[in-house]
Amino acid sequence: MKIIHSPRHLGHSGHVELMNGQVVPAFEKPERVAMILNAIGERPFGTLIEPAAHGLEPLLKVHDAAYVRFLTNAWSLWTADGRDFPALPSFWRAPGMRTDIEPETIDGKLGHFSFDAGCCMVAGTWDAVQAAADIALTGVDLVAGGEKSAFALCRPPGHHAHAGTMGGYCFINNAAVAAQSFRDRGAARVAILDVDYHHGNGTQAIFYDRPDVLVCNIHADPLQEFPYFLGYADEIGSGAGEGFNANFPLRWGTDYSGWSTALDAACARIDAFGADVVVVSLGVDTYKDDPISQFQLDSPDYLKIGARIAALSRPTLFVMEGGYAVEAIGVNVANTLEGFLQR
Ligand SMILES: NCCCCCC(=O)NO
Ligand SMILES: [Zn+2]
Repeated sequence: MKIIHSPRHLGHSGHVELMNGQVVPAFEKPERVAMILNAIGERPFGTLIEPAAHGLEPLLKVHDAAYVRFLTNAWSLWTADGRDFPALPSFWRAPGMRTDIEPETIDGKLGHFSFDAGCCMVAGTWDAVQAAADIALTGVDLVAGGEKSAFALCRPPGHHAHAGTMGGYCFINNAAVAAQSFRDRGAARVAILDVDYHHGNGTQAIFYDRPDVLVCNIHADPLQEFPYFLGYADEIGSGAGEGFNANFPLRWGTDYSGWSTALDAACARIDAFGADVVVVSLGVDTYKDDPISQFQLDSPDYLKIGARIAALSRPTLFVMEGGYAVEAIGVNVANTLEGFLQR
């Protein structure tokens, strides 16, 4: 399996987030990548490659042009205001406020293009974001070119990013960009299986009215957990997309036995859909010691997750999402990939 990675993710460092009412160092920290690379390096299956550049066109197939323009120049707007510290939004709209107008000033733009204060930007953020999207797209090149699988070691993650909105540490939706690229390269039906602890609200929203991309999410119940306002079981898609979105919300404290029942149900949906290719949004924040999550999966369980995904017997692109237990993230990612490859 080829592992696509870039050191450009390091530009997204020194950022913060608003958590429990306090500005704290971001849990989505650069060390996560090193731990994953170390763990994979100890296994007999990974060949490391750097991404090829794909430009903005594939991003603009999924994201709004005004949003991408904002991402490319937000930092210069922020610093032009004399601010030399990480950029965070402070103001958001309430229902009933205007959504059709992009404010002129950076504070207004940050609120217009975000849904939380988990999307902090620093000088190197945009370069890291673009590299992450190139990593996912290089994974598409490999799998669409005939490789059975690949692992896009993306950082920052992407599954919370909507077409025109960032949040939850996510700026460009790497998995959605990859899914669209598979479609553009001839895959008629693409399934996205999001196994991250948090609901991939952005991915769901991007494909919600489309029957060509099935989105399955297994995640913490939004009644209890971020992103709170999307990810309920009754969200099944709209219009032509009705029946092509499936949410499997699970209560805090869920262990592998409960979690794997949802995985089997999601895999059954993917089989019935007849996916030509599967994009896995691989978050390992389902781990029992994850600092911001409340599931009870343990490291050996990720071997079983990988094997279950392999049983779909479809070309598969793994795209890295969340996971913040830095001491265990490497083992849990490597176990997922090993379980997949060993089947
Ligand atoms: N700051 C609120 C929690 C952000 C969750 C990020 C994540 O892991 N998403 O999958
Ligand atoms: Zn997550």
